[in-house]
Amino acid sequence: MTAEQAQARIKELTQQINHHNHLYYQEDRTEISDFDFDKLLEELVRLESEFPEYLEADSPSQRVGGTITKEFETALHGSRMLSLGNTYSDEELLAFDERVAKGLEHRNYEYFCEMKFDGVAISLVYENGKLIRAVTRGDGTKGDVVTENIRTIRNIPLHIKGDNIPDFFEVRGEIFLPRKEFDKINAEREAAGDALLANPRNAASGTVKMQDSSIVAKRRLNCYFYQLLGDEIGVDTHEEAIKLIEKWGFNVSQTYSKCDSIKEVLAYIEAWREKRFELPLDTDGVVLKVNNYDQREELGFTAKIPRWAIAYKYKAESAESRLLSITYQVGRTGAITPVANLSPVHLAGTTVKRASLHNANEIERLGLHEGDAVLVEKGGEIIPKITEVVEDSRLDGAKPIQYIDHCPECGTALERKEGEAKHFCPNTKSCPPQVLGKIEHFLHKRAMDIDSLGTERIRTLIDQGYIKDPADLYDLESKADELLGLEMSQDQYQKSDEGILYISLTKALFALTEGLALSAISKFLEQNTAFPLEEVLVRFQDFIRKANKKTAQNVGSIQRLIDSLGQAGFPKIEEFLPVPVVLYQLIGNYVDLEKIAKASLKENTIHRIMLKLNLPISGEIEDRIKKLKANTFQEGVISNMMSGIKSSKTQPFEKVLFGLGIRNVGENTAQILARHFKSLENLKVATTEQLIEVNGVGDTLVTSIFDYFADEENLRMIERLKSHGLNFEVIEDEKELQSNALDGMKILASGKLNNFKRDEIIDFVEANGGQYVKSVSKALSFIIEGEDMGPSKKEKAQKMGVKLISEEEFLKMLGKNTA
Ligand SMILES: NC(=O)c1ccc[n+]([C@@H]2O[C@H](COP(=O)([O-])OP(=O)(O)OC[C@H]3O[C@@H](n4cnc5c(N)ncnc54)[C@H](O)[C@@H]3O)[C@@H](O)[C@H]2O)c1
Ligand SMILES: [Zn+2]
Repeated sequence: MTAEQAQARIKELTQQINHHNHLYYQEDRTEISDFDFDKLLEELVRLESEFPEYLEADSPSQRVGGTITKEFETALHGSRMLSLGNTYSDEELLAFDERVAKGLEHRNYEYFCEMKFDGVAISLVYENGKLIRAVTRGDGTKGDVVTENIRTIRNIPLHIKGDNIPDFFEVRGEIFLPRKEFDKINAEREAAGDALLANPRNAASGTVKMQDSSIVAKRRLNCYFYQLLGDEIGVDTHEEAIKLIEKWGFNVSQTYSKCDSIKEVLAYIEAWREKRFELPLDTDGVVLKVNNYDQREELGFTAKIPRWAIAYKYKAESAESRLLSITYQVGRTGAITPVANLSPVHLAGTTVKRASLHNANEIERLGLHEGDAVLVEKGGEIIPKITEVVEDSRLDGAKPIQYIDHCPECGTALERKEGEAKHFCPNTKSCPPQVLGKIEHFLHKRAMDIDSLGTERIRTLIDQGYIKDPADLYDLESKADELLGLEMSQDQYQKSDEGILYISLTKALFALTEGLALSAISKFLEQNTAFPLEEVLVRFQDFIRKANKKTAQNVGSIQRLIDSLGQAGFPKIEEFLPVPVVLYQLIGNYVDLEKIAKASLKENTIHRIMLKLNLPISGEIEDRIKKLKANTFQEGVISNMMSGIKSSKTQPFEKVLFGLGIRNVGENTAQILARHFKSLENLKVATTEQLIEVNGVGDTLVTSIFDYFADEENLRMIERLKSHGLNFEVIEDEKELQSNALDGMKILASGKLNNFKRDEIIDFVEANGGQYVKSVSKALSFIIEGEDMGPSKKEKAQKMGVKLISEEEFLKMLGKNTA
């Protein structure tokens, strides 16, 4: 490489690394794996040492990757919070050990091994036994003060009691989100239709930097500590320090171990390679540290890392699997995401069956063919990804994957906009997942606030033709009887190409046997997914024999199933059985197969088919059929739904307007528009000039509003909503004015207030004739400065010359006494 080439490459690497650091530390997201990131950094370090003339003082090789955020106060660290050197190989680890031995000029040292916890570093400062400050690592020299957020973490000691507690000390450790909590949050987010958090580390980092500590408190963060600092600590080794902080009540992970040699360290690394997946949090390696403090001092530091410690990182595990098929998921906004279905492989402590493929470009980049053998890897992300195709094992005559060109949900031709990676289904009006998205938006807490209709229920109502748009919800009021017994989960059904209804194998086997638990059957099937259906059923008979519950009867029942599947000749769908065959086995005494087959062509659930057949069936068979059904709508649920729908009719106009889901009309805009125009009629006929006049309305918004009202279907739906009694006008004196004290004033509150919660201050300002504004601008009359007002906001306000007043002064203006 010439010096010129090296210079160019160093520049390029610097830019890339800075970009990834910014994403990782500021935006809590990643575009590449840690492994790839570390490779870039390693290449930079290598080039800079070969061509030291191009080493810049602010090169990412010389700095810790993070920075401060400006939203918090900053504090200097007593001693710098450093990064760690890292390696992925045993050889490099041995080389590290050689450097230590050389640095000390002997081999008389110990290592202290800990897991490398994948969270965010934190420094806690204690004075006279009291926690006075919690600071993020920031740029290593100074960090964000996030004490309020950290206080919400339950097992962080706020007071240290005991003898000989030093007046001043600091402990450092890692804040993390336990994987269980993370899964719980994501399950909730999924149910609410919010974007999923990518991984626990990013989630923890984002949470630590939140402005509202009450939200932080709800996310059960946890922490492990691994460092003690201070002048009067009186310990000589890391081990003693760890024992001491344990005694003081700090949470220390019980995974550490002292090792006499690098050989023992290697054994520790091996011992944890798999076992670490049983820990409650993500770990990505092992940190080994020279135990003795004097020896540490002898070894010293480089600009960015200590010479007495290193991180050994486990390479993301990869495993070979085979592509079975690709599922194309349609999101609530119509975006298409391909997902690879794989033959199950064991990877990083879990069984992997699916991997994300992102978009058509990714499939092309991989060069994926049907049935290809692929390598899957589980890195920091929860969803594993395909890293490469094993071309040597490609099946003869395998065709390249053809990306779909029609929506799998509604059949509309897909579109792809210039410069966008994803395909879209443009059928926003009747594509089921998009309808779902719209209805969920309408029901949202901040719109119509109907909370008795979860995602599953809405999906069911859409799938079964009860709702297509928000107005249909109000028609449900007259259909309560029909909803009783309606089956919910559609995942257990499929339709053959001819339209015959199929039911999941699990459910079918459950209903056709007695005394076997559904969970046991699921587990059996999971372990036998690799076999063809006939063999699965034969194996299932063995499984019944082993379970030894009503053996003869159950084995016989499965035998009859095998026989009739052969005779009936319905097409095969993996892991599903034709409903007519299954039902016939249960109710064959009452009705013939053909009749059931005919009913199952028209209907989408067992419930509907049984209604249609209208048979006089008895207790036991009825119970068997119940075992086939999915969860159903019950009376209690239906009456909750009805009362939610009814009470939503009193939601004020601004909420209704927000709920309509006009593009670019968020909650705030809806409020502004509602207050300005007072009614939907006025808004509908407003001219461009009249719209632009409104504070915060720009060209894009004008276009969206015009587009919305130009659509006849929207107008019809609004008419229907009106006829159901929803509010399309502002009801004046909704809030009785308490006073006119704030008449004509524009007010913003920032930071934590003592007398008001977040929403209360808004109501209070408005109830006294003022207008509450949500961002800093010159138009403000003043800002109420709460505790911990963000320094950047404050600076901005001062620059604009906006007056800041305290909460007390504000209350005095209104003649109120402060508490
Ligand atoms: N994928 C990306 O785009 C991207 C971007 C930037 C950084 N990264 C990754 O982030 C890391 C960057 O390095 P870094 O400087 O943040 O951390 P690091 O890997 O250099 O290690 C230092 C950090 O390890 C943590 N740690 C966990 N357990 C510890 C223990 N037992 N003892 C001591 N420290 C422990 C501490 O928070 C400490 O600050 C690398 O792993 C890198 O791959 C990835
Ligand atoms: Zn569609």
